[in-house]
Amino acid sequence: MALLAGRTVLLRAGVRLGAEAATRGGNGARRFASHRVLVEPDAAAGIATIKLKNPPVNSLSLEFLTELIICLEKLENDKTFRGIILTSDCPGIFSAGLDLREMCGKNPAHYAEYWRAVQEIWLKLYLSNMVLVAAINGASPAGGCLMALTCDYRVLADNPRYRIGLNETLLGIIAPFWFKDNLVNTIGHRAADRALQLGLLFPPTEALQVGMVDQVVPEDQIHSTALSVMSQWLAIPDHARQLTKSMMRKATADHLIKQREADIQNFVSFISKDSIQKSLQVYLEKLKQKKH
Ligand SMILES: CCCCCCCC/C=C\C/C=C/C(=O)SCCNC(=O)CCNC(=O)[C@H](O)C(C)(C)COP(=O)(O)OP(=O)(O)OC[C@H]1O[C@@H](n2cnc3c(N)ncnc32)[C@H](O)[C@@H]1OP(=O)(O)O
Repeated sequence: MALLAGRTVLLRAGVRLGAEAATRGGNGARRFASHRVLVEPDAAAGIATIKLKNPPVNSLSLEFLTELIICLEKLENDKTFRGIILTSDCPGIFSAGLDLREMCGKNPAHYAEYWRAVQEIWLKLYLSNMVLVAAINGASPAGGCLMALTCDYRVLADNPRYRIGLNETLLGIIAPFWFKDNLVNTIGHRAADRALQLGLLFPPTEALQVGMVDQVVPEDQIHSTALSVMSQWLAIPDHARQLTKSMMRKATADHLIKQREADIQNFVSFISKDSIQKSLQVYLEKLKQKKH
């Protein structure tokens, strides 16, 4: 049974187990898919490709996060797989980040439940024993960028519209300390300081320059590049790589784990403020009006 902080996520988030499909792929590997998380297993290679499919923009709603958490738990416990490629099934968008509708006009209990799920996905991805390669095939702001930052390697498709970064300040909110820690660990303190304060969204060339991504490739080569990176990482003995990964990441993860409940309370009181609600509503409204 999948647990989220000691509770049954299936019940809390109203996700029905029946929504999942479990079949066998051509190579005999178990293929499982939920509504919004597609898993393409390659058992022979020990790799599963996770495709995010929550159209139109892969915003991270509570239900979507819950499905993703369950999927990661299953893969982590399945010895067939040693690596995950994380990518998107939504054309042009990796993920629009946290779902703004989960943070607007709801009650404190909902905000707390949502934030616990956001913490959980970050911890699951950041501390995964598997090799995680992000094949970023679209725009990747805020929470979308964070998911990519948890991975061991990031490949970004070369398209100037595919900008990536933690743009929270542009919404009138702030990146939580653990988003910041993850970014600092990736691009260094000075670059993170500037990027976070200005809410910078980097196009591919700049993202590569600043170290936000490890490689930029033509869009049609993104999956093959991710596969070849993966085989390089999988050539390292698991125990040595996993212990090294843990040594590099444990302190950052522990920082959140030790303050998890306080972080939830901080989020709830911050997001419940009238001024923050107003900023988020204005931002959402601007997004909607962009089309007209
Ligand atoms: C004291 C300390 C306490 C600490 C407290 C910390 C608090 C910090 C809290 C949270 C951190 C937040 C993290 C986040 O991730 S916030 C989300 C940030 N995301 C964005 O800014 C991206 C916004 N979206 C876009 O820029 C674009 O949509 C796009 C580039 C991703 C895609 O562009 P395009 O293809 O042109 O699509 P549309 O813009 O037309 O969008 C389609 C549709 O989707 C809706 N939508 C877009 N993004 C979101 C979203 N993040 N959540 C919900 N809905 C979204 C958009 O409104 C359109 O809707 P429609 O008009 O109804 O069709």
